[in-house]
Amino acid sequence: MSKKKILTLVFVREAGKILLGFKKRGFGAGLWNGFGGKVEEGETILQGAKRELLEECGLKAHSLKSVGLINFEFESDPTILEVHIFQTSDFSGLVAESEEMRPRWYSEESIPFSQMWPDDRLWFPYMLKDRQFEGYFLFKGMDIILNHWLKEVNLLNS
Ligand SMILES: Nc1[nH]c(=O)nc2c1ncn2[C@H]1C[C@H](O)[C@@H](COP(=O)(O)OP(=O)(O)OP(=O)(O)O)O1
Repeated sequence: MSKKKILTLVFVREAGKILLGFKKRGFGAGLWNGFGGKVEEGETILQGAKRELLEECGLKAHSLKSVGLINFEFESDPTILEVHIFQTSDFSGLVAESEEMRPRWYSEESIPFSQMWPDDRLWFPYMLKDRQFEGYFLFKGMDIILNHWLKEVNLLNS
């Protein structure tokens, strides 16, 4: 039987730039990514997303927009990762490094895809154009995409 883990992923965007974090430990260590993690019991997905953003880079999001929903599966692992992706330009605070993440602003023209999860270069174009999407990726290890689909959709925004 497969089980699901609900995860969040948040991207902060401002004036043609996007804030990425270099993951220092845990799942996806050594890669640049958005901020996020597991949704805890008793919190909503949005609350989990805001909490992780604050914990990992010091910024407080006042609102978040849904951009994508991706299910990730790994060969020979029954757990499906359901990742809820958000973006925001509505935030306050100062960017700060955390134990888990080293944040850095990148121009949207120079996103370091070669040091990111390989699926990112396929769905970032939707997010950068403010389009919403849904997708599925089946991985072999952390480098090889065996199968995937992506489609533009309308997700509800809170
Ligand atoms: N293929 C993928 N592409 C991507 O862009 N982000 C992914 C991804 N697979 C997972 N993620 C994101 C979702 C989530 O924000 C993060 C993993 O969550 P966590 O940081 O909670 O993992 P950890 O195992 O480090 O958790 P803790 O042990 O609780 O620190 O990676």
